[in-house]
Amino acid sequence: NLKWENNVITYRLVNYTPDLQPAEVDKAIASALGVWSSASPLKFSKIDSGIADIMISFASGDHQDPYPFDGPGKTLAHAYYPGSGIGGDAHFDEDETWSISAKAINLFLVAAHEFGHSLGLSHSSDPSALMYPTYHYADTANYKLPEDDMKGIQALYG
Ligand SMILES: CC(C)C[C@H](C(=O)NO)C(=O)N[C@@H](CC(N)=O)C(=O)NCc1cccc(N)c1
Ligand SMILES: [Zn+2]
Repeated sequence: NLKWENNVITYRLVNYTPDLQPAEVDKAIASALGVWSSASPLKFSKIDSGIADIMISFASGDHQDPYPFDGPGKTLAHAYYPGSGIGGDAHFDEDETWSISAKAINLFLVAAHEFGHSLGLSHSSDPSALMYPTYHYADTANYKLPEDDMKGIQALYG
């Protein structure tokens, strides 16, 4: 199965959404990665230049990969399973309004979902799972990774 072979994974914010302050984006992304590192032996290390395992960017419509975004709603973001090159990368649809609250689309929750894919998890059929295909707002203050997702990440990285 597709997984990262070493436990330290680098990430880089290639650009930022104008919907939030850069510090708010950094924090939401770091927290979303923290959801997974707290449930696995994985560690995430931020780099600010060069090529990271997980390259994070905001883009709208066609953005130089085979999966153009679709305007507001529907697809909110997508991410690639572990691997070289585009593997692990996460793209967020700039045509969404990104928030760090319950308004519009919560960046932390979507990022946490996307990073599940970046680590090798596919969608879950459990409606309470973070990896369930459709977005549903959940309290982000002290977010707890649902059981199904815990099992998933443990099965991969144990
Ligand atoms: C076929 C895929 C490219 C769909 C895409 C996705 O699953 N990305 O990971 C996506 O953006 N799905 C939407 C579906 C939707 N509009 O409800 C989504 O919100 N996925 C992210 C998400 C965020 C937080 C929680 C959950 N469960 C799902
Ligand atoms: Zn997904």
